[in-house]
Amino acid sequence: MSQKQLHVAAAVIRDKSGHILIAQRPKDKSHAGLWEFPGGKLETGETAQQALIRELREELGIETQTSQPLIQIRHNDPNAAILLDVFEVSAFSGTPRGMEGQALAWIKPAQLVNYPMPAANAPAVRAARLPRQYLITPQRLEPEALLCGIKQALAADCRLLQLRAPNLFSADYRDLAVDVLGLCAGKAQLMLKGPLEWLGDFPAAGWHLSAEQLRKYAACGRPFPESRWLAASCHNAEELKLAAQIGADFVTLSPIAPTQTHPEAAPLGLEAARDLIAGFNQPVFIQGGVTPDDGEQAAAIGAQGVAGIRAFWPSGG
Ligand SMILES: Nc1nc2c([nH]c(=O)n2[C@H]2C[C@H](O)[C@@H](COP(=O)(O)OP(=O)(O)OP(=O)(O)O)O2)c(=O)[nH]1
Ligand SMILES: [Mg+2]
Repeated sequence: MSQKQLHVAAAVIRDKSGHILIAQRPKDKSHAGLWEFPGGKLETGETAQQALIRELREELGIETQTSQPLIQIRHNDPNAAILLDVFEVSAFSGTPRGMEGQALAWIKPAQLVNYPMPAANAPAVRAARLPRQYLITPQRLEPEALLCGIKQALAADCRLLQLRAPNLFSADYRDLAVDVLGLCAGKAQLMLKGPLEWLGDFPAAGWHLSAEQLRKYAACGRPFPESRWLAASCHNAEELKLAAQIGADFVTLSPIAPTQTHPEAAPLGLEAARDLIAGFNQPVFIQGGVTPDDGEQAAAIGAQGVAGIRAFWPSGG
């Protein structure tokens, strides 16, 4: 028997305080008792977005007003090959109710990991917990200027930050990392970049692997548990494959367009980026020649959002 192909639309619905709505799958359905993002299978002739609107009306009694693509996940279940098409719903009318008797819960994004979900959902949970922008610190700034810019960025609601300072000596970078971790506490997730030997010294930080580190360590698998964020810099299909192998939670994909800092690197362009993202199951930030204004375009090609240095830095880097 050939395997069933299921295309499913599901919603990460956020309220004004940033809580996310999840539902418990009823007893009579597959994956009974597990929690899910509300949604369901596309009907013949429907687009994913049309199915989303219909499902949220049927299952929750709400009218969707604003939805944006968040992530597409391809997952092979024992019974079906699923394409889970996840959207973010930030505006709706009505009050969600369990129209099919299902239990509902509004939870903080960080609590998502405490609710058992179908295996296909893991990348969607990561996507729901991540913001749409990833700020990377500019090169050649002294620690004082970096701290000043980081404070401004945090005040402007930066929630994901990579401390990249290749100009600093190791000891200076490590001192700075301690200070930046203090600034970020309770506000933003800090990603550090450096030798894996330092991992144990910064347990509160995530780690961003260079493509070179990815090549070196991919075969060893994930260097630390799921409780810490692991990211990697990717530039092509081969590196994305290594990122999947090492178990990266998210990646940057670059360069999308020509940049001032790397004029020699051949840009991917949006079309090629779209194809690469379609073949990768975790959140992708597009980087290189993109600006904070390109968020919608990023979502349209399946990316989580945009990452960058100069165009994202408060004082222009
Ligand atoms: N809605 C939803 N479905 C998910 C998620 N994760 C996941 O693996 N799935 C799978 C479970 C099911 O195989 C399929 C969705 O099926 P469904 O039972 O919700 O479909 P439906 O709402 O159209 O319900 P029905 O009319 O078939 O009863 O996708 C998720 O987060 N949300
Ligand atoms: Mg459903």
